[in-house]
Amino acid sequence: MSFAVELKDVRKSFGKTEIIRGASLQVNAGERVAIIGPNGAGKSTLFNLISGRFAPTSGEILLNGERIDGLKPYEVNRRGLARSFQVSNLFHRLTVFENVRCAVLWSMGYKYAFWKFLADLDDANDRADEVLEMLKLDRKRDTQVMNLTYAEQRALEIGLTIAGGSNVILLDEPTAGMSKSETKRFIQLIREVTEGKTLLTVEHDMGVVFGLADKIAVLVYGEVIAYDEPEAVRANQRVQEAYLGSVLAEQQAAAATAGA
Ligand SMILES: Nc1ncnc2c1ncn2[C@@H]1O[C@H](COP(=O)(O)OP(=O)(O)OP(=O)(O)O)[C@@H](O)[C@H]1O
Repeated sequence: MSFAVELKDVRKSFGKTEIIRGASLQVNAGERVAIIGPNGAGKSTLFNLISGRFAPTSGEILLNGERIDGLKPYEVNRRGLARSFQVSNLFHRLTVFENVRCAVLWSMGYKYAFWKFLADLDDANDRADEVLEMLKLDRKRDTQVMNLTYAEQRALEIGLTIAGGSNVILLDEPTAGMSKSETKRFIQLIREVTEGKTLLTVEHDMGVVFGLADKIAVLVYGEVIAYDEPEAVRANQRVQEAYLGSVLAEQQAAAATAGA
């Protein structure tokens, strides 16, 4: 059986600088994987490669066993991979419902064929309402996005990402900027709305990583130096030395200061 996502010796250079240096990864369908690593390790670049924003310099990227490297982002999306929208990509003057419906129509491949649009509109409306219910944003259905709280906007981002029914979801720091209690609720929400799907997330917050991930991939200088279940990664000496030791100490110190 093929993997939901597979990277085979992927490399990416910008000019003469190699940023991704032979990364390999195998993600089973339905797994939640967090990609962690120091600043500049190449996590965003890796997401950009998987989602089609960049083509790798060499190596292969497969989605459900089929090569997707070199495809354009919308082509990768059509094959069932959705990457998180950013708050800045929301239509702030449109309502919550209208934003989700746009994402649904986009995923249906709606182009400017009016007859097709009308035929699809009922389905799109139903799906948009279904997504809002999952996100617990149905109360805010007719609110303009600019009037949502930050946490609600981030929830909507997730909604747009899952709206099209993709089975592989990429989320970029989904809880960034949230308070501790919002983060906790949000992890639960992400768990619920991605149930049964394959999830890849880039994350700096170790609380989120250890609360959400089935597996953790540690990226250091463009290489996956460890890929395993959370406890095994936490105990990995190389990971401790290269990254996790200092990060956990920092985050524990910050938590102690906040609690003091
Ligand atoms: N389009 C680009 N052109 C040139 N260099 C780039 C480009 N994109 C990223 N880089 C470089 O690649 C390196 C890795 O960047 P990337 O953003 O992928 O790291 P990251 O692990 O996501 O970092 P952070 O945790 O700080 O977000 C950096 O040195 C960055 O300057």
